[in-house]
Amino acid sequence: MSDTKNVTLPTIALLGAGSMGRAILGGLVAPGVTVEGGIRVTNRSKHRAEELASTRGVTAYATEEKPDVNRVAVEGARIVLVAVKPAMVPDLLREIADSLEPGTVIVSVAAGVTIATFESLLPDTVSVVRSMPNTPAIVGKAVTGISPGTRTDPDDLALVRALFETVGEVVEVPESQLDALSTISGSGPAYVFYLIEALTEAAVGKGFTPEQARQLVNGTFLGASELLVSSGEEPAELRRRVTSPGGTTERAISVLEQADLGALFARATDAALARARELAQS
Ligand SMILES: NC(=O)C1=CN([C@@H]2O[C@H](COP(=O)(O)OP(=O)(O)OC[C@H]3O[C@@H](n4cnc5c(N)ncnc54)[C@H](OP(=O)(O)O)[C@@H]3O)[C@@H](O)[C@H]2O)C=CC1
Ligand SMILES: O=C(O)[C@@H]1CCC=N1
Repeated sequence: MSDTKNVTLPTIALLGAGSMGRAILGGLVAPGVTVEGGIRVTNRSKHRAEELASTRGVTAYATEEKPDVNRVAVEGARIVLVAVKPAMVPDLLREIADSLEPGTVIVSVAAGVTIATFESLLPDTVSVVRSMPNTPAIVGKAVTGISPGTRTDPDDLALVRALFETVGEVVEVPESQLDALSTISGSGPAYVFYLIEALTEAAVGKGFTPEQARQLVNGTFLGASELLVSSGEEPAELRRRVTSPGGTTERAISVLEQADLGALFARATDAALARARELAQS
């Protein structure tokens, strides 16, 4: 997990234990992190709730077993982490609004749902922080964007920063930039995995076994990432050092340049941004 340790956080309710909720939970139950008053987790399915209670040592509730568990979970919690699908957020907020203690910090990870939507559905005694983590949280390597709401004081924001630092790095941006951040680092792991899939397919197409292809491609991505971070060099310079003049890499890169990978990423991230704006309207 992340190197940031010896953190003490107040009581947390995590509503929604899917991919993202569980990734964050991993940081909260890691050694060195103390959650005073404990962690309450809610999920729809009973099966998942039982699994979390036994493997993560949290108090877990299932809505399919008892419909009012979100209200039960938020009572007395200082931090409420909302990690359900964006479309479910308004109903969930209406459900918990009357059970929140004054001073609670509501932390949203929901893509596209604005702070204004949260604040309009919640009492003005609570503060809202919007965030955008990513799934490398599972290995303590997340990059999480956070944005304060209109009622967020510096202590609230510091608390949310400490929470997300249990799973990686934190970047503070104004909310106006959070959807754009989401198209880069929120969705980014999917782009990287897609590139890995494509290069692995090319390797298999050249006669390597799937196992050999995995070793070649995964090792190359990991090695290149570590080289980038540890050298402190620009990626363009590191690329230049691989690309011998008149050599083989130069030919490959020229094919990628003809396809205009940069323009393709600009279009892909524009499409993600448009979708975030649709989610904000729905
Ligand atoms: N996945 C990612 O990389 C990222 C996701 N996000 C955001 O995280 C949020 C969750 O996404 P993700 O984890 O991918 O989605 P998932 O579908 O994996 O998780 C949603 C979870 O919410 C549970 N749930 C459904 N209804 C309720 C309810 N009434 N009360 C409590 N829990 C409920 C679901 O339970 P069950 O499975 O039993 O139906 C499920 O475990 C979204 O808002 C998304 O925008 C943000 C950043 C990155
Ligand atoms: O795809 C999504 O909507 C979420 C937000 C960023 C990553 N996953």
